[in-house]
Amino acid sequence: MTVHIGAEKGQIAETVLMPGDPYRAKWVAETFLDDAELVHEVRGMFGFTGSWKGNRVTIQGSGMGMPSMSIYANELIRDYGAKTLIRIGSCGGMQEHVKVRDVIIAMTTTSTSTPSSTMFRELNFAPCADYSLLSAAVKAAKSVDVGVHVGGIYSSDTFYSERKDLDEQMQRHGILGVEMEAAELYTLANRYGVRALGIMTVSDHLLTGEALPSDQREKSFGDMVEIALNAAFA
Ligand SMILES: O=P(O)(O)O[C@H]1O[C@H](CO)[C@@H](O)[C@H]1O
Ligand SMILES: O=c1cc[nH]c(=O)[nH]1
Repeated sequence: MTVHIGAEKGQIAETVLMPGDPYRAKWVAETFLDDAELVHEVRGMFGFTGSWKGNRVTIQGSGMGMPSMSIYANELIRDYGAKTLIRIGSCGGMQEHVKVRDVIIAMTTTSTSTPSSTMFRELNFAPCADYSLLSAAVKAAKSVDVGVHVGGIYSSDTFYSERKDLDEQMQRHGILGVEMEAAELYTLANRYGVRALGIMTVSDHLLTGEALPSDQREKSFGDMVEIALNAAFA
């Protein structure tokens, strides 16, 4: 057990899917896993372990924002021995060709800061996805009937941004979508030599103002889950 994860060591699988929303974790576990078991619920940030096509997998909520993601990813990697961590999130679309409900597979992620920024000081570290997971996800996405985009995303510290100028710079530079956790997940995976990838469904759009309601963000993003599970065990 750790401070934030109440499971015993053997109850967490080496492969972990991480939605921000703990209720998306519950939906994914109940919808996609066989024999899903709630292995802890410290702070209501559910962790479920079960199997998918005979492969053991844990679904662990990360909470919102990089400080929260950092706590769960650190404990999963350093205390539970997680080797493959895939964020299954929602994000805001930032390009015209990226539509609501499309899926974004994040190759790299840009940020103004992560919990590791103070350590890097003047270094602009470039957090990048694990290539084996990235290429497996791109391949898996071909069997799913959804628009898929592969490229850079923006991991922001704010949901309600006061810096529209930054959003514009991201858009000018081809950034596909904005979310709030992947940069820290990639940075920790890069540091500890494990595999990480972020797969996000577009839940709203910065250019059009469209937005899906919370129940759909919780319970309807199955395409990205299919892609994530197939990539994890490719
Ligand atoms: O839907 P999740 O996975 O939480 O991801 C996105 O949604 C939250 C904001 O609503 C942030 O955590 C952001 O990254
Ligand atoms: O972090 C997020 C998630 C969804 N939509 C946004 O605009 N930002």
